[in-house]
Amino acid sequence: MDQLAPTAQYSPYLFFSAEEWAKFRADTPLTLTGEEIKRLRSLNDPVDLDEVRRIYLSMSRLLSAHVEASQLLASQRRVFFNGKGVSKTPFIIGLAGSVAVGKSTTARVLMELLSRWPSSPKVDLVTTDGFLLPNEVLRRENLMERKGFPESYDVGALLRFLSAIKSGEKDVQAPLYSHLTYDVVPGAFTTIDRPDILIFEGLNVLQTRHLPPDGKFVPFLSDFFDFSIYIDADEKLIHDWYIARFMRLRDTAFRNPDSFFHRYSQLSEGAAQAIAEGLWMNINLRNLRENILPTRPRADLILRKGADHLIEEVALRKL
Ligand SMILES: Nc1ncnc2c1ncn2[C@@H]1O[C@H](COP(=O)(O)OP(=O)(O)O)[C@@H](O)[C@H]1O
Ligand SMILES: CC(C)(COP(=O)(O)O)[C@@H](O)C(=O)NCCC(=O)O
Repeated sequence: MDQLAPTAQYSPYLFFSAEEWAKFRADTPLTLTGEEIKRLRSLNDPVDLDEVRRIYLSMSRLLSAHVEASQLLASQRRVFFNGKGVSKTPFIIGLAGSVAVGKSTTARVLMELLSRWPSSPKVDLVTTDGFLLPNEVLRRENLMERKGFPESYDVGALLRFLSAIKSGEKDVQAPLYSHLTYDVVPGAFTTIDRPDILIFEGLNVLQTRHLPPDGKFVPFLSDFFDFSIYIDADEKLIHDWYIARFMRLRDTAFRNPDSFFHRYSQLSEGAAQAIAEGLWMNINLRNLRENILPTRPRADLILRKGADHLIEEVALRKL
């Protein structure tokens, strides 16, 4: 895994081929069917039962060990907190990676697998796009070309959300985004009620910021994570997936007159492709290079995909 480990001897990771990684699944049962997986995958993502067997079952086993250990620790700590109103807190998994790398599919497959553990944990999934600033604000601040960059999110709202979840609060609201209108949906929320596990997925969830010199408490989103995963691939591959997805959407979702991108469904193939290339080059590739890829070494687990979207290599943090 040269790309990940140019100085392997100093790397905090251990690296595994997909085949080596698959062996760790041991006797973890396969609890999903092929039909269920089809339902969970996004456009252009070919994940199937073989991939679940090869990659996801070992991941499920590892996460199960982490969740169990953290629940044990939490129950022992509660002895100290007794009477101070500290309630059970969810185990939070952060999931990061570029636009179009396939975060949503991985998040949905993981959610289903984890919720089928024998203890039947309650697993919820929240994506950070709901915390983007509304287009009206992005336009005013000249940030429409920066959608997905750290400054395009309401970071205060993200931190308040995770803090409320981690404090074990009941009925915490997360705002919703629509890919159809390309905007947050005014007044629309999903309610998260004390899950056992929360998967928190988005481009920038592993981002850091400069800390204020006065020592004030300013957490990073990742301070609330119990485990973090980064989905990785060569930028050339992610480019191809982005363009292919855009062209598929042009024949499907963009046909809807309510779609923000509806005008692109009327363009010639060449003109639409040029638009997609522009969006990739000017927004998503820039964001990947400047903000997302630099957070990769902060993840506990890195899943590296090959040309066919299948995971070829896995890096697990050892330190
Ligand atoms: N313009 C769009 N119209 C409809 N769906 C979209 C559009 N852009 C992205 N999506 C869908 O939104 C989801 C999230 O996409 P993205 O943020 O690129 O993350 P990822 O590809 O890593 O899951 C995917 O399921 C994708 O297919
Ligand atoms: C909505 C997104 C920023 C992803 O948000 P996330 O859920 O990762 O916070 C992204 O899918 C997007 O729309 N990017 C803007 C550039 C583009 O249209 O491709």
